[in-house]
Amino acid sequence: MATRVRPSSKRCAVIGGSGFLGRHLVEKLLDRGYSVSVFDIRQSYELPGVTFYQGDLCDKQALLAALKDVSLVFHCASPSPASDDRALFERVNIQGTQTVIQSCIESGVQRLVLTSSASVVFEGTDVKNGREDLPYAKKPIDYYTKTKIEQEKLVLKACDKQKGFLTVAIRPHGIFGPRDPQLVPILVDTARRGKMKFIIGDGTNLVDFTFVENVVHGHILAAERLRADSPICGKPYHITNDEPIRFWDFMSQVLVGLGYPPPRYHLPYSLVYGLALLLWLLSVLLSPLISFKPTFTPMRVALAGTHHYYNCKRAKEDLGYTPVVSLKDAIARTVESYPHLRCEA
Ligand SMILES: NC(=O)C1=CN([C@@H]2O[C@H](COP(=O)(O)OP(=O)(O)OC[C@H]3O[C@@H](n4cnc5c(N)ncnc54)[C@H](O)[C@@H]3O)[C@@H](O)[C@H]2O)C=CC1
Ligand SMILES: CC(C)=CCC[C@@H](C)[C@H]1CC[C@H]2C3=C(CC[C@]12C)[C@@]1(C)CCC(=O)C[C@@H]1CC3
Repeated sequence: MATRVRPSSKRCAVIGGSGFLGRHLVEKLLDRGYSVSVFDIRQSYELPGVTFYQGDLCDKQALLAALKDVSLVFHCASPSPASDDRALFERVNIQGTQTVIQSCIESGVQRLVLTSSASVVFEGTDVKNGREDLPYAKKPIDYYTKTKIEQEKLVLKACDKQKGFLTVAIRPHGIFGPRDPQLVPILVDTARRGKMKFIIGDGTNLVDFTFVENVVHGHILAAERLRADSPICGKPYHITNDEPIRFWDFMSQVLVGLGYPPPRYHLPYSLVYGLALLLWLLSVLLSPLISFKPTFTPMRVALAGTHHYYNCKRAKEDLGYTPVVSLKDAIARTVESYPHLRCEA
């Protein structure tokens, strides 16, 4: 009878490893002595010690090739929320995640760590100090969130101690840091177009922004603690900087750090939300004739004008998590990393 060789526990794969979070995760895993395979639809860099597999995670055969002899998988691939493409979210985040799970099981992978999102409980209204036991959003605010909910449910349900397949989900919130293609670039683009003059609401809403290295730290702790006898199997964990900050203070600190003026004038929340809803409706109705993507989507306005911060006590207790970089240092390092986005005037 052929004996199955147990893959080394230091051999892992990062699905979505070409992305913002994925690449930071790959770099830290290499530092910690892991050998890493990256599976992604695109290859965005080269690094010694990393083997790239280019393919779509919905393609099982392509995935099986990348997961050979791998014992630990991180799944942090997703279409960008900005793509706003319902069919794509459903195909990649739901069907694709099912394919990831099946491929892991067939390949003998023992541990799967999913990058979920704290937004799975966010419905566009205040979440203050939210814990993991909050129910999933019944009316998710967009298709990205709707499919992130289904994705998390699939991964957590697949956890099976008997079969030796263990899963856990990390729920970060508002990831930022060097090389982020979203937060700082969107902010600067909005400022350069002269649209960063207004604060939506009274400006006191608290939000979690999480430095990418803290998110990576949470993922690695979860992977290394994921054993059949640990309490973390099949559970979600909030990972934040544990320093909620006023949304508009955070935006202002980044803007000022890059040489742009901070927003000053207030607009009522309900007015801006209503306008964003109208714009979104127009963009849907007119989509057969013209294609335009509004900057002010209802989701973005809700993110900018409500409280949404999360409690990460469970991660502290079960994973031994504490943030490794403070918010102050994280903002300074982020600002420094975007010299090309500084205000030239
Ligand atoms: N950026 C943020 O603030 C937050 C992100 N997340 C989650 O973190 C994860 C990583 O996000 P980011 O690094 O910000 O995004 P990203 O867009 O930089 O990285 C995602 C990667 O997935 C890859 N990908 C997309 N579709 C694929 C497919 N069909 N097959 C193979 N690869 C595919 C992309 O090519 C990309 O490299 C995502 O799951 C996202 O939902 C959760 C909370 C907050
Ligand atoms: C905390 C969290 C989940 C952050 C996610 C990142 C993005 C959703 C934000 C990054 C830049 C933000 C931004 C706005 C909304 C939320 C972001 C896209 C605005 C469009 C909100 C309305 C404005 O006045 C302009 C803002 C530009 C930056």
